[in-house]
Amino acid sequence: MIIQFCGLSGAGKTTLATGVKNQLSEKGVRVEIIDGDLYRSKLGKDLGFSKADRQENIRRLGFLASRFSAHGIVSIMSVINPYEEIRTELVNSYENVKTIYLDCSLETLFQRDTKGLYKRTLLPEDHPDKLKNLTGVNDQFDRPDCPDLYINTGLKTISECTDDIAGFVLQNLDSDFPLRSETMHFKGLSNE
Ligand SMILES: Nc1ncnc2c1ncn2[C@@H]1O[C@H](COP(=O)(O)OS(=O)(=O)O)[C@@H](OP(=O)(O)O)[C@H]1O
Ligand SMILES: Nc1ncnc2c1ncn2[C@@H]1O[C@H](COP(=O)(O)OP(=O)(O)O)[C@@H](O)[C@H]1O
Repeated sequence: MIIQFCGLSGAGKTTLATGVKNQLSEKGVRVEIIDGDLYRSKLGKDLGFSKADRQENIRRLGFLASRFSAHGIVSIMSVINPYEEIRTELVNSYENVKTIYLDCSLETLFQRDTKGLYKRTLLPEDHPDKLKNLTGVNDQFDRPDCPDLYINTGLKTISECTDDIAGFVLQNLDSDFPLRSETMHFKGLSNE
């Protein structure tokens, strides 16, 4: 299974991907988090934040996710993933791709601003640190029309969001999904 997150910077992608991975690992489900920040620094050093580069980034990470997924590893793409067109392309290219939209109001994101990116959009046009293409503020973000799961991280706690996503993954795993212990099978969890 491939979980493609989409959501603005600070919406909670890294936090929730990590929580979900921990929760699912306890149930024997193997998870790989394909985090935009990390994988860009390893596999996407040539890519910036133009539309073409963001599209290429998601295509590369989608392919990688499909390889993990083919080997029984739930791949969580923890990326902004701003374009409906590319999200749909992934859904049509690979098996069992689910889109999870992590929504959060800009007001809350400006308050969180853990990386200081949002305040840089408020600088004067000619300031050297001015950020002119932050997704959702002054760069394109297509809100998904009908995601498989919608979560508003400004209205729910981290724990509630983590439970919702982990529950969604478990519900959507194939009944013969391979668990880490060779003797365990997903069907075996159904009597919980
Ligand atoms: N202009 C601009 N817009 C958005 N994000 C920016 C930008 N510049 C740098 N960053 C940092 O890059 C991280 C997002 O990378 P992604 O690979 O997820 O982006 S994308 O899906 O290709 O659009 C993003 O990480 P998160 O904050 O975890 O979302 C930012 O730290
Ligand atoms: N419901 C929530 N879900 C996820 N993160 C939350 C939530 N509420 C508050 N936060 C906080 O918001 C921030 C999200 O940061 P991060 O996970 O790095 O986002 P992203 O990876 O989308 O940039 C963290 O400081 C986290 O503690």
